[in-house]
Amino acid sequence: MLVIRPITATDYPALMRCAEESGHGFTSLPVNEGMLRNRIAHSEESFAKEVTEIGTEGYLMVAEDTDTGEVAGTTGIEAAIGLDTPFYTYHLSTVVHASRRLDVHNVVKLLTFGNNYTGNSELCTLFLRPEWRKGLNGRLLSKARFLMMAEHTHRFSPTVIAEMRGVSDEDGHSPFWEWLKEHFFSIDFTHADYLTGIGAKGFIADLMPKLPIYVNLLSEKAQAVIGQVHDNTAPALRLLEQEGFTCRGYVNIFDAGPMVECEVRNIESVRHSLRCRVEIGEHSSSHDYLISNTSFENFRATVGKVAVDGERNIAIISPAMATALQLQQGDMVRLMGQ
Ligand SMILES: CC(C)(COP(=O)(O)OP(=O)(O)OC[C@H]1O[C@@H](n2cnc3c(N)ncnc32)[C@H](O)[C@@H]1OP(=O)(O)O)[C@@H](O)C(=O)NCCC(=O)NCCSC(=O)CCC(=O)O
Repeated sequence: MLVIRPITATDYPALMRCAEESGHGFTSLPVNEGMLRNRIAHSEESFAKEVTEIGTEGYLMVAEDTDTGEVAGTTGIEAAIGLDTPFYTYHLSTVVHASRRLDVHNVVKLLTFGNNYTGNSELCTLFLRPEWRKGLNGRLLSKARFLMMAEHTHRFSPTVIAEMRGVSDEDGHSPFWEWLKEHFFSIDFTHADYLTGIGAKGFIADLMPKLPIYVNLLSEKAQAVIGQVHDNTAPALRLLEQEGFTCRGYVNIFDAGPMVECEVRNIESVRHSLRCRVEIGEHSSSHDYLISNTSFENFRATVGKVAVDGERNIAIISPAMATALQLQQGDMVRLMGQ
């Protein structure tokens, strides 16, 4: 059974493996021991912390195969972005340059630099190792976070965003970055992405074009990838779109990948999740549910067969699932039909 749980220090080798496998452009998993160890330690502190005001907490989780102990992937949430280091975006907007006298009407797009997502929560670091990309595993990894947010609302901002990986090739060349690099920087995309991942973002403020950019002045290749995702990230975007996330014109400043957002209360899995009391026993239900316990520090989530009696608010789960989710008879769970 694949179970989502908070990351611990002993997961460092597995996290490094995910970082190595995730490849170029996966900013939040740089191949850097110090950075990954810090991220684990920060997550452990965040899970243990009593929160009265949302701050810089970062919650990182892993999916563990309970049969083998193998880590299949990672999934995370930042409680509030842009508080310690600025969180930059470009916003794609429309302006019209028109002259009735000359009968000219040009609709042009503009990219405007800003920090509009400051303070929002962010979904991040969604990575499932390729051999695990089957069945409901990807869904579990992405959506378990919504059960957590539904249950522990005070730890998250009312709006949550996700920064989707944009287009880059196997060698890490991003058409959008190539244009920026030519005109404003002289370092490679992979290096810039790495510096961002390790928090060394000062160069952005120093070098990034801050005045609005007319999109029609960019190279055609750069224009073509604005708001587009990397092929490997299409499933991640699809999972969020199913939950009601949309792009409102914000894109990543390096690879122009789309940012998507949703109010937490409007996320499908938040709106439709049920809270039930647990009965442990055998059952013959063939319905799959995404299900979590209601603990924060010892958060556990999985996907599997559950028998739900909606009228009595009872969820019957197998003893194996109860063990995996650290549940006793009579405990509460949160669950969502799949
Ligand atoms: C994202 C995951 C974890 C998803 O796992 P799986 O690939 O097993 O997912 P899946 O269940 O097969 O697919 C999920 C949904 O996407 C659909 N789908 C599959 N391939 C698609 C494609 N090419 N275009 C559009 N939709 C596609 C499936 O039909 C399914 O929708 P139906 O249910 O309708 O059938 C994985 O692909 C992965 O690790 N990708 C590489 C890492 C990555 O790029 N991560 C995102 C980085 S961006 C980030 O981390 C922020 C976002 C976030 O944290 O959520």
